Amino acid sequence: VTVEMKSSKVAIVRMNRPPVNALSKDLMHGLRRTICDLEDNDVKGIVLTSSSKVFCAGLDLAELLNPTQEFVSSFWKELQGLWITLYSSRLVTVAAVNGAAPAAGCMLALSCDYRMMSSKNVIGMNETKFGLFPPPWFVELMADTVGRRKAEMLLLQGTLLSTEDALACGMIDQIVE
Ligand SMILES: CC/C=C\C/C=C\CCCC/C=C/C(=O)SCCNC(=O)CCNC(=O)[C@H](O)C(C)(C)COP(=O)(O)OP(=O)(O)OC[C@H]1O[C@@H](n2cnc3c(N)ncnc32)[C@H](O)[C@@H]1OP(=O)(O)O
Repeated sequence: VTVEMKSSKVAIVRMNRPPVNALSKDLMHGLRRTICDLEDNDVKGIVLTSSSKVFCAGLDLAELLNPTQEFVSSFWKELQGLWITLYSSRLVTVAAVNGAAPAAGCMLALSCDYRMMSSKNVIGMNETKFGLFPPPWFVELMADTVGRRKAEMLLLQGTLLSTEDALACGMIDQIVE
């Protein structure tokens, strides 16, 4: 995770884990630590973005291949901790979604106060496409953002929306070129 101060009050927080910013336990820990440090340093707002062409590919599936029970438990704790920290942060949080944002990548964006996204990208929770269902707090984030019926349809079908469709249903707030 890298931090660039745009002024004394606003920080650009970039996920920097090539090639796709898959959320490993370490990346989630780094993000949470960064947000907490900025909160402690009188910063007012952050822009969460990526230093590569993918915003975030969601959970690091490689780390979840044949994990020990202990690792799964600590991984899950880190994921919940990151979500709670970002969602409840006192900072004004903006997601600048500058690449694909599937599954937990979408969760990160939806946990922010405002979402801008570049065109020709995709965002959504596609877990059902590979036989999983997102945890309840992902579901609630989606329902709070686009409405319960729309969320139900998107989640059941594991839809990844284009930038334009995401704007149309309120999943993002602005398209930025
Ligand atoms: C603790 C958990 C316990 C139990 C879990 C049980 C239930 C709970 C479910 C929780 C909900 C799950 C949430 C998730 O986030 S799951 C992850 C879902 N993510 C995806 O479906 C995205 C998959 N990736 C893509 O679609 C594309 O890679 C992407 C992001 C559009 C980028 O495309 P592109 O630029 O063309 O890059 P490549 O596809 O060529 O990928 C490059 C490289 O990255 C590897 N990779 C991609 N995604 C992931 C990932 N999520 N984790 C790990 N690695 C990933 C890909 O394999 C390539 O690797 P290579 O070595 O071949 O170069």
